[in-house]
Amino acid sequence: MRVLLVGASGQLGFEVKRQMQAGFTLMLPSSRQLDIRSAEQVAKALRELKPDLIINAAAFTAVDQAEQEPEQAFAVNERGVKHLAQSNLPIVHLSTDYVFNGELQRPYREEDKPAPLNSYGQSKLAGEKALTAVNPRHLILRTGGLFGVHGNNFVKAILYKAQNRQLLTVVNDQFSTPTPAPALAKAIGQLAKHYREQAKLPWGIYHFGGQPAVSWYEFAVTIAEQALILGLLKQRPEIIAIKSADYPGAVCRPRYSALDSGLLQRSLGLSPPDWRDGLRQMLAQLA
Ligand SMILES: NC(=O)C1=CN([C@@H]2O[C@H](COP(=O)(O)OP(=O)(O)OC[C@H]3O[C@@H](n4cnc5c(N)ncnc54)[C@H](OP(=O)(O)O)[C@@H]3O)[C@@H](O)[C@H]2O)C=CC1
Ligand SMILES: Cc1cn([C@H]2C[C@H](O)[C@@H](COP(=O)(O)OP(=O)(O)O[C@H]3O[C@@H](C)C(=O)[C@@H](O)[C@H]3O)O2)c(=O)[nH]c1=O
Repeated sequence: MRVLLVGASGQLGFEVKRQMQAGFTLMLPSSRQLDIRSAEQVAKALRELKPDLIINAAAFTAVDQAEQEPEQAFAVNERGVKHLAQSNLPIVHLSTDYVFNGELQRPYREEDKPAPLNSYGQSKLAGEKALTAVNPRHLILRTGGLFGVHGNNFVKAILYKAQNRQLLTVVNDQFSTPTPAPALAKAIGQLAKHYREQAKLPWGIYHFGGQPAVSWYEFAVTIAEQALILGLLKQRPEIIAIKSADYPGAVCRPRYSALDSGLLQRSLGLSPPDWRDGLRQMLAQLA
């Protein structure tokens, strides 16, 4: 089966590539070879590559920058997705917990109403709508707080600051379900395998977030503890809990964007990972 992976150089794309090396003919154009902002480039690439399935891991993911330059975020996250969707090829697409406003008191389910607080979340929701409006064969996976050895993420940012003995201040009034990128990539590989074997998938929107829900502050404390055990840190850093309002930048982020991953588990037997296992594995690779 021919699979076009868009965004292969990104944090998640890197892991998907690793997971799907066997059993698939993977096509991995760079963003220069295939810039999804261009309808012409997308149409030409799809004509030439003739994929059976598209996995779209490409996105504009810089949350603060998206607030300054929303047009750039929408060009990739909405119109880029629309260009891929117009092919009518089956597509596995990634979205985010930031489509929610975080006001619920329990983990978000697929049927909960999105109401994004920032431009990044708005552009990702617009992408979901563009895809669902034109292409019924879509499987959208919403995830949150991705982390892995490749690319930039919260775990690496905390580790870097702690290693350089910077004072760590971390918000304790925002909760999410941080997700190890290798576990998500494995689930995507299993979806592709399912499609290869059965020529169909239970199309729709699903959540996939690491368990349990945690505040960014508690997550940072756990990162530091594990890094100390593995020798990545020589001494315990001081980590100070702060309120979101005191975090520099002031882009609005959801207070509680934990994802309930039960539907994917019930529909396809894909269990959400425990982020603590993913964290240990990631730090062990860095040690
Ligand atoms: N990171 C996170 O915490 C979360 C991410 N997600 C979603 O998961 C998906 C993967 O995220 P992640 O791996 O972290 O993202 P990264 O920022 O690490 O990677 C983004 C990828 O998209 C590519 N890309 C950007 N613009 C274009 C374009 N115009 N045309 C083609 N490719 C482009 C980049 O290519 P290049 O390197 O060449 O620029 C890169 O390969 C995204 O949909 C994201 O919204 C959801 C929740 C949390
Ligand atoms: C690095 C750092 C972050 N923070 C805060 C900022 C933010 O509220 C929270 C998480 O930090 P991040 O920089 O990872 O934030 P952010 O880039 O908003 O993370 C998001 O990325 C996009 C792509 C998604 O789709 C989301 O699921 C989410 O993971 O922690 C601190 O308080 N102190 C710190 O030292």
